Amino acid sequence: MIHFSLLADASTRIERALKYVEISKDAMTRLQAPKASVTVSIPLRLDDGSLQLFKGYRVRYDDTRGPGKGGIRYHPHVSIDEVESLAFWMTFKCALLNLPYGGAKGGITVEAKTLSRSELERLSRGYISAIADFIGPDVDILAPDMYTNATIMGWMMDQYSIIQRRITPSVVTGKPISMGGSQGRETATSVGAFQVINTLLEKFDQSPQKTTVAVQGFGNVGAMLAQLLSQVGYRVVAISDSQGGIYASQGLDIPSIRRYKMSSRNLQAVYCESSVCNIVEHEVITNADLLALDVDVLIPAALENQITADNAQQIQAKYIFEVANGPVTSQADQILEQKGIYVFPDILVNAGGVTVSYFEWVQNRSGLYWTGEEVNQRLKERITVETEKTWSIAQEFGVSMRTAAYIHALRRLGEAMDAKGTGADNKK
Ligand SMILES: NC(=O)C1=CN([C@@H]2O[C@H](COP(=O)(O)OP(=O)(O)OC[C@H]3O[C@@H](n4cnc5c(N)ncnc54)[C@H](O)[C@@H]3O)[C@@H](O)[C@H]2O)C=CC1
Ligand SMILES: O=C(O)CCC(=O)C(=O)O
Repeated sequence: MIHFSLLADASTRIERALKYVEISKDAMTRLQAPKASVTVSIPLRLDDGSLQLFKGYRVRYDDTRGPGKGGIRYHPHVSIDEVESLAFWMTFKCALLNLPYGGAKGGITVEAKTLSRSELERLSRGYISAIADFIGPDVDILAPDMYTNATIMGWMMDQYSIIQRRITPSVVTGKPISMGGSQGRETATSVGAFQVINTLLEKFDQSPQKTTVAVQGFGNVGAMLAQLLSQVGYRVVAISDSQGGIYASQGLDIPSIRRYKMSSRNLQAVYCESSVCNIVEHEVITNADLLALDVDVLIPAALENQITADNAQQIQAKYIFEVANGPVTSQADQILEQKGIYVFPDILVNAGGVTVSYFEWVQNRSGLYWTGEEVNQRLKERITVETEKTWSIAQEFGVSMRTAAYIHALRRLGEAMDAKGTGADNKK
């Protein structure tokens, strides 16, 4: 089997943008590999008394524009290659949104749904104890990603504060509101994506009422986004989770499906136990079927690598909005472009989450907390400005929105790297 490197695939996006950006050779050299990474073993005492070891990672890809920033993923497929790629995307996402951050990401290789709540808490605290020297409010700031949430961020912040012997809320964002979290962070990725989708579809005269949508992944981000879209008249005809999906040509009742999915999440259970496939009145489809549906808009909101050279020919949607990180490979990009399908890139579409994480960090450091309306207003303004700038670059050079986003981000990154100079590099 040929080894597929996510990071190598992610890096090809820079190559396409480079034709249009003047960036020094030094800056490009620095961007070839992550600045720093740690791999740790986390011993976890299970409830039955036995001890099990888990692998954890934290990667800081670049910190020229500010401290590393990025989420923590709990998933059985988490690997160093995946975390490096996610940290790479964070670097470009933060530059694209003009946030004063570099890019980072972390994760633990674990099937978190099999752990009890107290095992999950011990594992999360163990992870922080293992990486405490590598992170900090001015060094590298954590946040939620797949299979992590506000509850877990609260444990992580508390563990870091215990180690530092001072309350340090700004080391983690996406915390519970009662522990210094921001209004609007839980919905921020969906609210940001909703804003980007509306802004861009308007340019194609594609109104909500004549638009059908399929959403892969009905988690924190996918479910809220499906709800926001259906509330303004988009017809969401298909959704899915890790067990499979459901389809209804007349449109799904998203608020009630969301309530059903959330009903299994009480104080004890950190994750939703029920699958959308258990809602019997709809046609059950596979995740592969969902991706190939004849819809206007396809929204991958689960894992990376979902649309590849193997299935890109089968895609029928007109527009793909990448809410997940890295759901479309670079080979698939080319096939989709030839088919006339517009792909709107992850580093723009899902940037609402890190933007409100930045707002949370600012609030933690100033001690002054904003209302939900203020948060959402600032998010809307910032993401619309960067969406419009990216659109203008795409029009100016006649390139895809992905290449335009990388041009925009690379300009900011290159400028910061050149301004910084050689820094602490070894000199001759
Ligand atoms: N949570 C956040 O603030 C942000 C999340 N993202 C990205 O959005 C995506 C989703 O994240 P969350 O909603 O936070 O995660 P989540 O853990 O809340 O939900 C993930 C969803 O994906 C489903 N899923 C898992 N494996 C699947 C598969 N093979 N096929 C179809 N569905 C599958 C799960 O059942 C669940 O419904 C990820 O790619 C994440 O990196 C991006 C930016 C910020
Ligand atoms: O909120 C953050 O800091 C990062 C969220 C994240 O992991 C992502 O945007 O992929």
